[in-house]
Amino acid sequence: MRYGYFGPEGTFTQAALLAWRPAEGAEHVPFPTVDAALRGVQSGAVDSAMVPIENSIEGGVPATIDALNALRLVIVGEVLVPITFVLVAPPGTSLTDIRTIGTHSHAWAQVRGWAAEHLPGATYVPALSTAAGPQALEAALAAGEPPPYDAAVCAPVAAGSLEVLAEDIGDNKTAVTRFVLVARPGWLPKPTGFDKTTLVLYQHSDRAGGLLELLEQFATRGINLTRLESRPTGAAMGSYCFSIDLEGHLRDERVADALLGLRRTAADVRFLGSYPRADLRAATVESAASDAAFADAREWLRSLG
Ligand SMILES: O=C(O)C(=O)C[C@]1(C(=O)O)C=C[C@@H](O)C=C1
Repeated sequence: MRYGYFGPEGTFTQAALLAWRPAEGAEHVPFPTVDAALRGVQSGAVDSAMVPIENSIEGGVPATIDALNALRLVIVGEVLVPITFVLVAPPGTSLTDIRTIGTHSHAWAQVRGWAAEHLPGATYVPALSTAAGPQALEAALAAGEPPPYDAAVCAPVAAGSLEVLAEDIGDNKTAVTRFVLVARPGWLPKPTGFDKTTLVLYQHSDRAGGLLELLEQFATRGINLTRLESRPTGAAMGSYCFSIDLEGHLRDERVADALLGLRRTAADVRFLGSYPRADLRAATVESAASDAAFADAREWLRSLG
């Protein structure tokens, strides 16, 4: 088994893959971007890949949400990782020396309050990932070249030979990122009772009540949504699709029935996987939306003649 991940070593995504506990002997393959990791899955270079999809502070990760849909891949599992950031710099640097800070855009969004308070003059320089930031600093030091920035923000494990100047600098100490393991279609994890399903819905046209009509398919079947985001389709200005996570599995009667309803009413329905949720929280299902209630209704209909 070959597992890809958004690397290099030391990213929060690698921490998520380790928390997933791949079987002994499995290969772990780092990719420099989310897109490259997902393309690696599509081409068969790896069997699956771990990528970030949602942060409790900064929200959805568009690179993942859009590429999953465009490449027609499926989510087969999820992992939650608490996020803690440190500020690192070449040994001997003091806070007053820092004018530029390199890190991933999602990480910067989570520490900018701290930076505004403690390093008001410093500006942000984008890096490919939180681990790429300190690695570029170390590489410049080793080569005797000017560093791309004065300091980096990363996970504590990514500090390497750099000095940790400040710990736990996240603006929100309870920040959590949700990561998903992604595979090619055809891999459907078994229902567990605590599952999630990810869909992308397209409307026929932009009109009053269009989104409401789609959402009614879930409401009338007692399905709770856990994430809803609109993303541009790219077709024209103002053209959006809806990326949705819901409680339940494709094999649950209420979810299957909602998909049938959506297939009739939406312009397109993309199924992006059913998978056990990381917090193991079971879906709340009213008795009228249970598998038994659907089976009973079908039996009753059949009995009518
Ligand atoms: O750069 C990393 O370490 C990542 O794994 C990416 C990522 C993200 O895209 O959200 C993951 C967790 C943190 O919220 C910041 C960055």
